[in-house]
Amino acid sequence: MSEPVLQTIGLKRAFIQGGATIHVLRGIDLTVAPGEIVGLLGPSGSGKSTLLQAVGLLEGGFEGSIRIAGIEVSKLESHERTVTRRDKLGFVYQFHHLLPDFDAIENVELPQLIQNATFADARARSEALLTALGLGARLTHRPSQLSGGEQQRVAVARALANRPTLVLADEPTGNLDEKTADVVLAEFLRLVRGEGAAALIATHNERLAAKMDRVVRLHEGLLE
Ligand SMILES: Nc1ncnc2c1ncn2[C@@H]1O[C@H](COP(=O)(O)OP(=O)(O)OP(=O)(O)O)[C@@H](O)[C@H]1O
Repeated sequence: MSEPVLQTIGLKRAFIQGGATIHVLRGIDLTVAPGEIVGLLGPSGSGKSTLLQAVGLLEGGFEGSIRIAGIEVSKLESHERTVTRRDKLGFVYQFHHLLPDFDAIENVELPQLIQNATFADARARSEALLTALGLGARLTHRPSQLSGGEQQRVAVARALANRPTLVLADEPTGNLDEKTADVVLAEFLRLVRGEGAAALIATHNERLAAKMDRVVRLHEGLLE
């Protein structure tokens, strides 16, 4: 069997608030296989974002083991953690977080240029990704000149720009109306599958989760 792209063992995270300790993650064992798309379901406040932040190497303070593409993350120095995040992971959030002064294609090029791609390669890949998402005629639009659905498509293209092994998405269509959410999610999943990436996608929407390969549910700090 090929190595999982993500494996957590006994992952725990607690927050201290007002003198009380809130145990948000109480021992998460989660494995995602290469190319697998996993829906992370759970009601508001169940810890979906907390789990994605830990796995995305964005937050410390957790206990337990996280392996990304076989690399034990807790043993990494801060710089190696940054490199792992940059090379292996892609992120999509509920709000697009695109750079407002850059147009669509530049927003997708930037992570590639940071990773030392040539300008020509970054441009070609960005154009291909945006075109695959139906934005071939929107390449030089700035985020403010795009609809909400188009902005999220650019964010999806940016997340895939550096060919991540694993895409982490936190309510990626949570800010869109139902119809647009369905279309953007379908395109997102098609692109992730086409690229052969795996994905862990948090949502509280059962209907959207049903489109994924597998669903795991967060309940009282554990996966059901
Ligand atoms: N930095 C923090 N300090 C204290 N408590 C926190 C912190 N971050 C998260 N929490 C608490 O952890 C719990 C889980 O939050 P989290 O944002 O992970 O849930 P979620 O499932 O993603 O919710 P939503 O669907 O509403 O985004 C909540 O009770 C929240 O108040």
